[in-house]
Amino acid sequence: MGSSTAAAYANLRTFPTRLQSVQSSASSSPPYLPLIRPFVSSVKTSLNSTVSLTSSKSRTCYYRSNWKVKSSMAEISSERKEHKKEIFETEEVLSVALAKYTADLSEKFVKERGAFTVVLSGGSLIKSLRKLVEAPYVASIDWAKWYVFWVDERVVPKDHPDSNYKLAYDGFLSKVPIPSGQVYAINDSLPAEGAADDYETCLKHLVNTNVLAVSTASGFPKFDLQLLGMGPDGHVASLFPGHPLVNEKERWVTFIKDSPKPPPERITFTFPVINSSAYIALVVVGAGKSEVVGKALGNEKSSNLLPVQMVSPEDEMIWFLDKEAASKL
Ligand SMILES: O=C1O[C@H](COP(=O)(O)O)[C@@H](O)[C@H](O)[C@H]1O
Repeated sequence: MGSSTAAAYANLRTFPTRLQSVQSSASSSPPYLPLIRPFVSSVKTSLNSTVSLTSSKSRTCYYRSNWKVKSSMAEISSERKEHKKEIFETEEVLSVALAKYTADLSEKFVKERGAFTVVLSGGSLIKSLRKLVEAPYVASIDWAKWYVFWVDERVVPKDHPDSNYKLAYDGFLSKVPIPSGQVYAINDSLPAEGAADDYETCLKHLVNTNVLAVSTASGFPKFDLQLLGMGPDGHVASLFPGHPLVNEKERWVTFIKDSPKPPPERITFTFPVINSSAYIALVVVGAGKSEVVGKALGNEKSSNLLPVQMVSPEDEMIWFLDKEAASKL
């Protein structure tokens, strides 16, 4: 790692601060002022305008207290809804459409509630987000209203090549001016169980402070948009086919120590949290995933659903597929 990169990952941990509630409508003042002011630098965009960039600091979730939040045991409906499916000629065209979709939802939620809560996965998704950091979106999106989370994370240091945070930071977050206090990385100093508990407590705190909405149907947190990928085995987040974690009904965030895909130790959102989301974009590209896309979206009935077939958000789900990934449909 070069010295500038090493510096970028240094001092990633910030102390949790009391968050003000997010305004229910857009207002002239920011919904909350991070106590730790992000270090701001600037960069010329392709539009030749100047945007500010936050430093590499993220807010690390390491909350230990018992925040009072109604824990819901709500049963999640297993009924499968019809999901939209968009097939693009190339991954390049897909990435343009994904940027527009994300920017439109950002505008909608910022107008409606003064904030946009976005969940990222790791893997190939991050590359497909590259158009968001280009014109026109890099300048038009209200990045100050974004709150960023991870659907799953590997239990490794944030500067480790396997870290989903590092992947997102390098490919996306370092290029847009989201306040560093609104980027919720896991506490990488804890073992898997502790990191999952800590992330869940952090989410509960954000529900209590109205940063995160709650689903009235399920009682679980309702993120505005989850941007998910899918593995060639049909896994989403770190929820793998045949693993008992796919049936978790009560926890918001859980951990796995025997992930079939390395690294073995990870934390992950559970299905009740994934499916309480308002919108989900499921982004799948490449011929290597065509088999499982064919199975997941095909007509064959099976009692053993793949994890990807269990994804069903409250408002809308769209499959973003390139032609190769859709070739077996
Ligand atoms: O391990 C993981 O894999 C999935 C899929 O990754 P991809 O590179 O095949 O797209 C990813 O969505 C998840 O976040 C990650 O931890």
